[in-house]
Amino acid sequence: MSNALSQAKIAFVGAGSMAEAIARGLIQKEVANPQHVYMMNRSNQDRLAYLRSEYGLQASSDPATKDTFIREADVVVLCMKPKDVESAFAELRPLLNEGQLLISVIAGLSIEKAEKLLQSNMPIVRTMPNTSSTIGLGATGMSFSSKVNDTFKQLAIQMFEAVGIVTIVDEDKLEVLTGVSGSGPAYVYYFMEAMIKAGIEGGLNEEDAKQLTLQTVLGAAHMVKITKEDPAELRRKVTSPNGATQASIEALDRYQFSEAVAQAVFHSAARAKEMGEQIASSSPVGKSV
Ligand SMILES: NC(=O)C1=CN([C@@H]2O[C@H](COP(=O)(O)OP(=O)(O)OC[C@H]3O[C@@H](n4cnc5c(N)ncnc54)[C@H](O)[C@@H]3O)[C@@H](O)[C@H]2O)C=CC1
Ligand SMILES: O=C(O)[C@@H]1CCC=N1
Repeated sequence: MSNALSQAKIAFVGAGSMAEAIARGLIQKEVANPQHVYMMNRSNQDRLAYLRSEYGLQASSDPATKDTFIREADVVVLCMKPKDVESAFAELRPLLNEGQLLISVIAGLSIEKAEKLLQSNMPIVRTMPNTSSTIGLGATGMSFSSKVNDTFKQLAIQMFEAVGIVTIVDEDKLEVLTGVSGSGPAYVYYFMEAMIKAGIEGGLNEEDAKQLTLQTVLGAAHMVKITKEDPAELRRKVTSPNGATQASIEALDRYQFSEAVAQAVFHSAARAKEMGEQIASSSPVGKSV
């Protein structure tokens, strides 16, 4: 560990699945020093005890300790649900300063609204990661406020590259990116659920149906990555003229498979935008985090 990130104090506000996924990657890849990783939540002590023992990080829900974590941090990562943003931001506002970097993973929350809620021009990085960050195979979209300097940009990129790939986009693309890669793992799991169910209905035992589905999805994803061929071309190679796959693709087309996936992406994007808009831009006064 010899870079800026290893020296940085990183405070995660919210100790749920996204916070754990990112912290785990940073610590396991030795990109961050666990002693400098602080995690806090509202009240779940069992969760904090697990995080402390699993990763050797510091975790607390005690108000005074949380205030200290936030004030001392170089990087503050916002990992609460959109519904908790207004109260959390009211609590955070007096504790933050413009020398810190703020990173948000909150779906739909625009940089402009975050600045209004915090009444601050501190540097803000808006991100949209996904849960595959847990195993280092995440895909994170990222946009920067005008106040983010090159050092902070590199710091944020390095943080999320520790848990997968990073794609920098204009902020107005982050909602559709949410539809593709933020929610995307759920579509793949849903597809797998359906394939396993159909295999069982057709007579396979459950274990075989699961293993065959898993290896098929894994193999197909690796084929795209390793051969660098277009998915459409790889699909054509599976599809013998008038063969079994042609019959199945025609069935998918009859059930409007492509349209269904497109609608999934667009509905996720629309809901992310709506959740962001539902966060009021003036912050109530709250209790300590
Ligand atoms: N789960 C996912 O696949 C993804 C989630 N996100 C975003 O990540 C954020 C968090 O999602 P999850 O980790 O799934 O949620 P979660 O429900 O697992 O965790 C939320 C955490 O926030 C804490 N919290 C709430 N208010 C707080 C406050 N005022 N102070 C301190 N802690 C507070 C809760 O105690 C909890 O630990 C959301 O905004 C979501 O939009 C982004 C990309 C993917
Ligand atoms: O469902 C959600 O709202 C979050 C954003 C993308 C994945 N999970």
